[in-house]
Amino acid sequence: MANSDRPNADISHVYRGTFIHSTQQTALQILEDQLLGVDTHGKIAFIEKGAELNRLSQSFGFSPSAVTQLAQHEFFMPGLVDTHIHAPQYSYAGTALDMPLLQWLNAYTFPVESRFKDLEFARRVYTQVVQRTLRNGTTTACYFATIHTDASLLLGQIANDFGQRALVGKVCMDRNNCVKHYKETNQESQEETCRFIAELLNKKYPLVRPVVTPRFAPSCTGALLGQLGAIAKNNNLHIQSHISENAEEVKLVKELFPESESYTDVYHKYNLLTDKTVMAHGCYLSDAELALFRETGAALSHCPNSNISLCSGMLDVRNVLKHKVKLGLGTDVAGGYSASMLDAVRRALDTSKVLTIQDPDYQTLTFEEVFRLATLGGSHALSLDDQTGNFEVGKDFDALRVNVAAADGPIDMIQCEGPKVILEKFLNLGDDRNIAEVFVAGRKVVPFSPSLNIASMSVSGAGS
Ligand SMILES: O=c1[nH]c(=O)c2nc[nH]c2[nH]1
Ligand SMILES: [Zn+2]
Repeated sequence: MANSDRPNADISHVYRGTFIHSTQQTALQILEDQLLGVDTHGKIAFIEKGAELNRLSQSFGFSPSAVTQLAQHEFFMPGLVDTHIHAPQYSYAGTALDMPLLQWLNAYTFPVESRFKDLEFARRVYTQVVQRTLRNGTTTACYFATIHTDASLLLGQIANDFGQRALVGKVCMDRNNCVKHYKETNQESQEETCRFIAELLNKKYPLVRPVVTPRFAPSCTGALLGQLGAIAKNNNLHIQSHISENAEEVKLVKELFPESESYTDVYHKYNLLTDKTVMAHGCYLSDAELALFRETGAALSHCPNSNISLCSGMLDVRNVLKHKVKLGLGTDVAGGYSASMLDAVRRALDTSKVLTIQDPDYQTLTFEEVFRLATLGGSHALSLDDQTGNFEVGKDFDALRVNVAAADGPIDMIQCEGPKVILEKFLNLGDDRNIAEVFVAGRKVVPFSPSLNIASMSVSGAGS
């Protein structure tokens, strides 16, 4: 190796076995008998054929005997990226799925979210949601919190403590006619957003960032949307919100913002569509609106469990991809009842099949395409694809060590299968019992470190 190719960091771990990931060119790349080295900064230093062991060990200075060999039914895949999840709503996940969106928000969501003023309640729920999502392989999560700044900061702290990569948003809403005590004044929303951003950035958590979070157009005045657009721009921050989820909501936005050409135009007008924006849902976007997403670089988060559970609609993913709009998957807990991204993968495939039932010419998504949406697609949608999403040299090692044949797991391996079949079985049948280890930026975050003192964190709120 030439001097200029020499690594500039020491190797901390080397793994040998099957690696499965996506690239821009191919939805599924299966790399068998590979060596992947992780440096002391948690970055991928090399990924090369196993036959190169001697050369790699010499040039990177590690001992071949220190290589961790995966077992026959094991493989590594990139960590799952949840591009849209409401952390406080985890407290009622799996219930309250009997109403459409606007009624559901008033009956269940706003009353529950208003309880997050209570920091002990927030600590309990936020610890549980971070633990649950990590165990299910979510290495990156884009979270909505609530309007409460201190509880939102606590969510950032808990994600950092457990080692999850996270975008965290303090929710902004200065309009709420139904649950009157769950809203802010315009001034509070602006000031508290600025405090949230400043305090979270000041913590210097390596993997946790603030995201500007207008709840959705019906919860915000035009004045607030404009102020949030300016705050995001001045601080070069991510933005998240909801768009075109349900027909009644789209109609309401037309009434509230009569001067705008479309729902997308409302956000565009207030500078909320940027290449660091992710909008959940988009079931009813027109082609012209998708073109505006493409032009601005804004992304969509497809949340199929939520779309079905709240009877909202079905996203035509094929059309979104045709418009070259960045797209990831989201659980949208608790409109979506499952916090697992494996469920999001299955529901995305189901939804695509329903569209094919309705129109046999519709080109159903393949499991390979949905695998890409759940990993590289999500990282791209969150503009984090320079850091995570696949196993490219220089990216952080965010990975799941999957064992399809885990003892007492949900999958019976009847015969010896190749890696593509093993991946398909895991995506369709697997759960957290198959996820032996989870890594974020090279750090093993599952199983949880005993130093996290988890029992006391979730019961009485220790572990500041
Ligand atoms: O699925 C959703 N969950 C929410 O909490 C929400 N708020 C506005 N729009 C929303 N959609
Ligand atoms: Zn949502």
